[in-house]
Amino acid sequence: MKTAYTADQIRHAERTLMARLPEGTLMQRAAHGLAAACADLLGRVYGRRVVLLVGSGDNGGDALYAGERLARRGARVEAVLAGSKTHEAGLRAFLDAGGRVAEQAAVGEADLIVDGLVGIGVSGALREPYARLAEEANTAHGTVVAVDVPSGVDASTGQVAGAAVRARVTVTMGAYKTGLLVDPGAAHTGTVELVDIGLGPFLPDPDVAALTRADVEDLLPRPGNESDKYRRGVLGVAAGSDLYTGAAVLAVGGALRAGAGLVRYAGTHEPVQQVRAHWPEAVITPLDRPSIEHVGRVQAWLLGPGLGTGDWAHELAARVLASDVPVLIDADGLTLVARDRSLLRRRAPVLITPHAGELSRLIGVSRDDIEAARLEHVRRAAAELGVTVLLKGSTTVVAEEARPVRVNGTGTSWLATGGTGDVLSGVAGALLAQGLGCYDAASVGAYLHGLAGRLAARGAPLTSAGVATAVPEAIRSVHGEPRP
Ligand SMILES: NC(=O)C1=CN([C@@H]2O[C@H](COP(=O)(O)OP(=O)(O)OC[C@H]3O[C@@H](n4cnc5c(N)ncnc54)[C@H](OP(=O)(O)O)[C@@H]3O)[C@@H](O)[C@H]2O)[C@@H](O)CC1
Ligand SMILES: Nc1ncnc2c1ncn2[C@@H]1O[C@H](COP(=O)(O)OP(=O)(O)O)[C@@H](O)[C@H]1O
Ligand SMILES: [K+]
Repeated sequence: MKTAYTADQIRHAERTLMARLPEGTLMQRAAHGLAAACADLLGRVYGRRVVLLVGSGDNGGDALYAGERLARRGARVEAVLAGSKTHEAGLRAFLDAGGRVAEQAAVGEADLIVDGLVGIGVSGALREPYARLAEEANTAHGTVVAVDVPSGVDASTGQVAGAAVRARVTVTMGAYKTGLLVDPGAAHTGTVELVDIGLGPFLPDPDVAALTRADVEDLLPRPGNESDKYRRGVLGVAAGSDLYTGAAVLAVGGALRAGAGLVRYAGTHEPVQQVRAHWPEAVITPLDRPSIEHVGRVQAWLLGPGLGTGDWAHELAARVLASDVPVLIDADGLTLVARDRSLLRRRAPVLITPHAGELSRLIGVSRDDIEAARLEHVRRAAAELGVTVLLKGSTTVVAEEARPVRVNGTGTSWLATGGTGDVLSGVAGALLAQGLGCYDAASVGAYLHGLAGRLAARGAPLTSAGVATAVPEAIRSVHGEPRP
């Protein structure tokens, strides 16, 4: 598990560790790791031009001590002192090593720009001259390395209130910060390199976590000798309508590719024809009234994609939600629930998979506000609605009360195309049917779906059907080797 922490959690752990070490030790460890990463990026250090953007806090101190090390190896290092004050000991060491303070910023001519403006101590939007320097770094041709956090990104939330550095590499100290994993902050980090400064034993439970390949491998159900199609997990799918047939086809496809033992599809005439034509594997119950009584036993339901939002759909949703198995609610199902919250009153677990617009209707917050503060709102929705919430987007976040938010970054922006959400609901629904809890089904589903998106795209446009087709390949790559 990749774990990440808020600025307060990091500070607390740092204080505990610092009390046991000679003063300055942590900053030296940080500077050592930072200088090594810079040297790697430069290739040859001697004679190269490095500009340090130095803010008034310890983030600037890290940059100055790393600059000292690079200067000692023959780099031409200049520091732009942006704050009202500067880390004194760091500046002295830097000057002693031959570093220079630049009056006029030479950001444009640098081979490497080290962003030490602000780290975990940032509050609000970058002020001047920090904001202007961040913009200059972003348009310069040199490689940008952010110290700890790209300046302008809130380390605790990933929020970006104004100008912010966009780094090629972020060298982060001691532990990942939440803001490095959650958009919009995550889009600013480039590659994140973690420098071990000995913080590990002092860290609390994480604020957020991201599944690794090994975690997903452990969580993914696998059929064994004793398996049969019923015991592997049967998913009921209540999706599609005579107007929207594709959503049903895509959701069933996602579910079949993600290892459901059986998919039972229930719907009206048109989507039934389509699902039958695409997926002879599915067991189909044509519906002439909104009822699930003839569908047969299932271990979980997927409710909503393309279902419509009229009385018929409402009645079918009510029947599905009155069952005693876990239900994943997506798309039109979410519109129905937003209109009639009483539908959510049930004992068995509920997983909802909204995008920001759908969540907006559920919690009465604007879409833009949700996009700007995804963590805050996904947590709030989980608490207010008492369900597990998977909020879709460039980083997908999964919240369940009293657990760290799970963040998924395996996706690709090529997934921003119609129908990929229907595939995700099928994948996560199949995992629910196979016995995973809502939290794991959602986060493993998002992981596989993102990976399948990458495999389907390979740098070019994808189709949502192609994402479903790529899910087995994603599962194979999680397992490393195909096992017999
Ligand atoms: N502690 C340790 O042992 C270790 C710490 N480490 C390093 O220290 C970093 C934390 O250092 P920190 O606490 O000094 O805070 P930091 O991020 O430099 O920023 C504070 C300064 O920023 C300013 N400022 C704030 N908001 C601003 C804005 N919007 N726009 C403009 N300015 C703004 C604010 O100025 P003020 O508002 O006070 O005028 C204040 O002076 C951490 O990220 C890591 O790199 C590592 O070396 C590991 C060991
Ligand atoms: N910029 C992006 N980067 C990565 N993934 C994205 C991006 N935009 C959307 N996605 C993913 O694509 C899917 C879109 O789902 P959704 O909005 O429900 O679309 P639809 O309703 O057309 O199926 C989600 O899994 C979402 O996380
Ligand atoms: K920084």
